[in-house]
Amino acid sequence: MLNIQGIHKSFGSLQVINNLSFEVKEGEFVAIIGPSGSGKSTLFQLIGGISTLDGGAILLDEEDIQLKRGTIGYMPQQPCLLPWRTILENVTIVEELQQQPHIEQAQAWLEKVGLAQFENAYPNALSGGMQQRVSFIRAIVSDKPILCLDEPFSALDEFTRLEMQAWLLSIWEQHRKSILFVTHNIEEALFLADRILVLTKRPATIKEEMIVPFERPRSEGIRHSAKFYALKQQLFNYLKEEKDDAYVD
Ligand SMILES: Nc1ncnc2c1ncn2[C@@H]1O[C@H](COP(=O)(O)OP(=O)(O)OP(=O)(O)O)[C@@H](O)[C@H]1O
Repeated sequence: MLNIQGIHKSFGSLQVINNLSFEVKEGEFVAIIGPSGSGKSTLFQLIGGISTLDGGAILLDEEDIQLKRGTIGYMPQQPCLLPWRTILENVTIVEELQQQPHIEQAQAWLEKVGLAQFENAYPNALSGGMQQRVSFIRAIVSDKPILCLDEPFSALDEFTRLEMQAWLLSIWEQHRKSILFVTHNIEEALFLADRILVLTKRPATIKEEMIVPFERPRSEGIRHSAKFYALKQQLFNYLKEEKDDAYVD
């Protein structure tokens, strides 16, 4: 479905991505982890068509989507809800920009995730976790073939973060949209993903790929299993090898 083929990106003399290739299959949940500054957000900007490639190609269903906007659903680190629009109006904004808002579908989603009574409220009436749910629903309702989630839970407190991970899984396991998920949190990647890609330090390329062996639907219990601890340690060691002493710019 999403096929990243040998892409390169530099900002002036700073080489950020070097010959990076991977794919995300239909219905797959892929997490990306890597050192700070290794180019994860840059990668999303390239996939989202708001930054130009220096080389390589990005294909979605075999179509080149370089510099093509609006082909992916995107959920940023902050919910980015417009404070002057109601929750329902925030959820439908992407489709509204494309002149085809599906109000009933948006309402059905808000109902499904227990936010129906807030559809006419404004974002400031909602907690951080609730705002992130709205942000995710907005990405789903935009009805794109793949969702790119850029550290969506990193600004939340630990308890809410764990709650949101379980919530995201319960929604995703029903619908299985392809997801590409960037996180700094090893445990989060292990709990959520089918496959984890570990990036090298900058310039980023794939250092390791881990197939996550836990069956679905996943329960909280796997976090306490010996296997989970062992894989967590393995990922930690990969990241440690890439630790930042190479960034001397
Ligand atoms: N528009 C830009 N112009 C110049 N340099 C940039 C630009 N965008 C990003 N960079 C640089 O590219 C490198 C990678 O940045 P990016 O934000 O993609 O990393 P990241 O892996 O997402 O970092 P973090 O994990 O800390 O969020 C950084 O050194 C950053 O300063």
